[in-house]
Amino acid sequence: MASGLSEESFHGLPSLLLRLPNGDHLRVLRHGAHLVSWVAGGQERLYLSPKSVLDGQAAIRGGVPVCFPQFNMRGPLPKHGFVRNLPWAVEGAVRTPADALSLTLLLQDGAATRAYWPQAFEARLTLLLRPSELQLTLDLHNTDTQPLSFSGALHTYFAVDDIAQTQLEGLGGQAEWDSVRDVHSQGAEPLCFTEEFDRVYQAASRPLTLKDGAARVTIAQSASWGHTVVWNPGAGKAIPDLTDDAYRHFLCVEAAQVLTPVTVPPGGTWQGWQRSTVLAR
Ligand SMILES: O=P(O)(O)OC[C@H]1O[C@H](O)[C@H](O)[C@@H](O)[C@@H]1O
Repeated sequence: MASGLSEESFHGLPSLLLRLPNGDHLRVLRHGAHLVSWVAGGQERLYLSPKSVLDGQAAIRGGVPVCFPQFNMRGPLPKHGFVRNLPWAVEGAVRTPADALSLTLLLQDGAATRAYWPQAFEARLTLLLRPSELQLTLDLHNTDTQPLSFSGALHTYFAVDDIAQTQLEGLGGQAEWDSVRDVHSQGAEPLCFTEEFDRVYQAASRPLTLKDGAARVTIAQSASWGHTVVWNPGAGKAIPDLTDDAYRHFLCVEAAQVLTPVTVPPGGTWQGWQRSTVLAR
């Protein structure tokens, strides 16, 4: 095992830890290839609900769910697809130059995936940890003789101190679909969060900036994702695995493909990433 990588149980679930010499670290579960923690600069950057069900079956609330091959309820599959609920294999870890560590998890089609979806495929999630930076890359390989069509997301729950003081910059002027009101419009600059917020944006070509009080995180995504989803449930929305005031402490900013599917030809590949960088104060 590469130095900086260790295995540990997390609430009874197998997890892997990557740790850099500067103390930055992450923890990913084999269940769903679900990233549940990213600590940079001594601070947890992801929100994980203390009410999350960690039984190795249910979807986990917080961290980074991998939504594939369906976003939300936009198709016949379970909400956000099924890969977030299946065990992934560990394919390998490497220490790359420049003091970075990377780890790849793999999910191949089999009886568990065919229970939902007939498609043959390989999905890989690579977590690349650098000082102050995390990149998640989803690689798909269509190993089938049929085209593979999907929607999905890297559904990142960024931890924030106070959603009322949080702003997201960089989606101003982008085509916006407000799915709460079913209204099409253009993104404001900056986005602010005072009530339930669930909107799909045409992806911007430049990184976004998440402002949480004095803290700044830039969020970039590959051009292969067509959309960015921004979600916060707001006050008063009962979600069983969130406490009543949990909405104050996260903002989901998701590299996503929502309004139109991506189609990968037989034998073809697709790659999409999201990169988050903590800026020095
Ligand atoms: O509760 P989940 O299945 O994890 O979905 C959580 C949320 O994901 C996305 O952000 C969607 O835009 C929301 O409409 C949805 O509520």
